Amino acid sequence: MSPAIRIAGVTKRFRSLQALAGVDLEVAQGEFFGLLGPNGAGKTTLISTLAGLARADSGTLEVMGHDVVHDYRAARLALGVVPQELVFDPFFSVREMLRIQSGYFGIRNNDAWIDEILHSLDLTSKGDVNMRLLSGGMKRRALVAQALVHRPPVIVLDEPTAGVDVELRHGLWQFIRKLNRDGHTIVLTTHYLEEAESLCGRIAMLKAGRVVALDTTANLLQRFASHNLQVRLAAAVVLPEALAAQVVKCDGVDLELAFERFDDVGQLLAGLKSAGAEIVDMAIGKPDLEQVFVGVMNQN
Ligand SMILES: Nc1ncnc2c1ncn2[C@@H]1O[C@H](COP(=O)(O)OP(=O)(O)OP(=O)(O)O)[C@@H](O)[C@H]1O
Repeated sequence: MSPAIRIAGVTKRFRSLQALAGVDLEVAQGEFFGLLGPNGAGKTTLISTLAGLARADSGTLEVMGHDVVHDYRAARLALGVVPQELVFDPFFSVREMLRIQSGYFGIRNNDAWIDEILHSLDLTSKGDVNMRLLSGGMKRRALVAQALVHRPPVIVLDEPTAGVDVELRHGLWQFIRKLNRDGHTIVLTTHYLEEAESLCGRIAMLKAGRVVALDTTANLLQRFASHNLQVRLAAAVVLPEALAAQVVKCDGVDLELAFERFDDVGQLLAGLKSAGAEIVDMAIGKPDLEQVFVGVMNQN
């Protein structure tokens, strides 16, 4: 079985800026994959080369085994892209826009599927409304619908929840989870790391056009993140060296100390007490993807 996406040795330069500096990546069919990275890391550029909107300077990209340059039509048919920018033609209604998009892919009489997508995205009542009259979140959903008109096996979502309210975001994720359960491969870029953590089985982190981390979400959390004890002290104190080494964050009277096993918490508390610290508030933080992200980015 060919991978859903295969990217090998891809580079892309914009004048003096090396946007992609040799990216190798494979996403298996059926995965829910996260592509993370700070602003300007190259995520959108990579997606554009995959969708054939931009040409890589070197390297190869395939969607479902189809080369995006030599077998463009088949590769494009296998891919649905939800773009980051809310780009749409302001003259058409949602349904017209979806019919036109179907036509681009040579699909006629697509209304039954269009109705189904509109229903799933809670857009049925907006089908005949002009695109420019939709709210931002509705436009975003209409663009998700647009990416799905040709029933692509691989769906790439470039920051689909930017500017989307909480309720809508949850609805959107439910829908995308269902698509994944139904067998679609999902690639997601997002700056909401808790979103990536709960949705993605595997994650690649991109920095300055390179993949700097690639693993299952569980492994990344285990490798790079630790639990931490968060305490608020009545007053700042000087900690002994051994304890100070475990401090990962210090903001006046608010401290965060990393630990590996829950058994170690007793020792931390005893250490704080003997340093004369009076604890007024306390919580235990679980390892999260934000910690991993910051760790990976600082390491590279
Ligand atoms: N058409 C272009 N011309 C010149 N430079 C570009 C072009 N497109 C992207 N870049 C540059 O390439 C780099 C990668 O941009 P890209 O949009 O791929 O990053 P990103 O990871 O998607 O960032 P964000 O999280 O902000 O969306 C950036 O420095 C960007 O300014």
